[in-house]
Amino acid sequence: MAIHVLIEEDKIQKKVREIGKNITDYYKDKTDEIIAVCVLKGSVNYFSDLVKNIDLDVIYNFIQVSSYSGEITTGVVKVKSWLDEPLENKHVLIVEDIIDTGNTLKYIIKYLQRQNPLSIEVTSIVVKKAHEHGIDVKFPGFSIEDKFVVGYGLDYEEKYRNLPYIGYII
Ligand SMILES: O=P(O)(O)OC[C@H]1O[C@H](OP(=O)(O)OP(=O)(O)O)[C@H](O)[C@@H]1O
Ligand SMILES: Nc1nc2[nH]cnc2c(=O)[nH]1
Repeated sequence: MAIHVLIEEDKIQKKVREIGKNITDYYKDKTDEIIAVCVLKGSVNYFSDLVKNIDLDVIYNFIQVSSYSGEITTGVVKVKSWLDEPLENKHVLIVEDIIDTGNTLKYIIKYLQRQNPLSIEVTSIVVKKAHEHGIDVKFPGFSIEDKFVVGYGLDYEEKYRNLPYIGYII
């Protein structure tokens, strides 16, 4: 299978540096520590690049949820693992690789809110334009058309996550 490159590696890295700076500027008057929640598996590449560009104390937390089978959402968010520490009185940043229908994030936000964090914000390196999900993505990366993309953490049947760029299968 061939991959058409949609967003090159250097563009991604430049964007990640910009987002890291925006995140630092946004929080620096509010707190010197944030809890960054990496949504596995897809966000692992973005998460590990992003945290290096945030000039605050970043406490790592990981959750694993999934809802896709191939290119199709099942509509059911399965939780494979969840947080290992309380969020009460913490500023929480959810780090996603992609927002498509918004189902995954809505689910995560609903359950994180129950732990009474001081705030919850969202960053995602890719946001699809197609859906009116109504989620406020405070730190967005690239806005893309409604195509199924792979690379930079994003998979098709568990493959292509390790590509350094984002593209689609042709
Ligand atoms: O906005 P949505 O339509 O809910 O889609 C977005 C979600 O889909 C992908 O996860 P997936 O279920 O494929 O699991 P993975 O991260 O392990 O690949 C991606 O990582 C997001 O979490
Ligand atoms: N790999 C991948 N996962 C997704 N989950 C929701 N949308 C997408 C997409 O376009 N690509």
